[in-house]
Amino acid sequence: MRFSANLGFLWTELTLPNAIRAAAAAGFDAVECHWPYDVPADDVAAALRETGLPMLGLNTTRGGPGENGLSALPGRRAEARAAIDQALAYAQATDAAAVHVMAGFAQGDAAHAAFVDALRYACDAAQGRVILIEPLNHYDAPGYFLRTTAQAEAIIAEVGAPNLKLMFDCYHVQLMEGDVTHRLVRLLPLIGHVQVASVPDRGAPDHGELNYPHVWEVLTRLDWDAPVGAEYKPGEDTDATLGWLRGAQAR
Ligand SMILES: O=C(O)C(=O)[C@@H](O)CO
Ligand SMILES: [Mg+2]
Repeated sequence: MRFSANLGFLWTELTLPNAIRAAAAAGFDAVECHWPYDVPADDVAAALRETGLPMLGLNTTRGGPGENGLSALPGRRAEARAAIDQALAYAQATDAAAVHVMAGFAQGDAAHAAFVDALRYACDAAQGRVILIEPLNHYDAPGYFLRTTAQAEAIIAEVGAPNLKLMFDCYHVQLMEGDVTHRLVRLLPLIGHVQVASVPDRGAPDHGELNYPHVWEVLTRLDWDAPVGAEYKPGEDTDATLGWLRGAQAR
């Protein structure tokens, strides 16, 4: 098993370049982030070169206060496209493999149409990069447009672009739908990235209602060899939470 440190949550007390260095020192195989836009892409690219870690992905901007993405918001097409352009430019500068296009808080047919339109735009503009969509759970993100893997599956089919993939975050899937490993198996051809955290507290993947050693076993059986995103909230000392990583890497 290989793992990617999600620097939106891990080592947040460090600057992003130093968090990349900390992830390398801790033995991660890759990094990913949330919203890196305040940090010059050149500084991030330099830390990636220095450590040899690839950047797997980043998110489109959340938008204004209280927003969580723009792409499914009716009437916000120009801003949604600008957010996609911004993310793709940052991805290009840091050679990030994927961009997660965030839908936002919206419901209904107009939101669905806006999201499909934005995703078609993103997939066309991506120039070989993967575009990800991620269902978020309704405890952390009440009112978020994309809530289930079934909804994501239908949208991926409707958009019909080969570079549109599902971000399968086991934490969100367990909270919304359960049956995580059956879904991993069935959805495998659609999955572009896997993320993990304990459920329900979103801590390290070593406790709670999901048995991650079993998830590692299933992913190994599925020949999943891309780094799995460690997207959990470690509290104050990320390094003190990494016992699970040693165990999983030893598999
Ligand atoms: O919350 C998550 O899960 C994520 O992957 C974020 O990037 C989006 O909110
Ligand atoms: Mg996630």
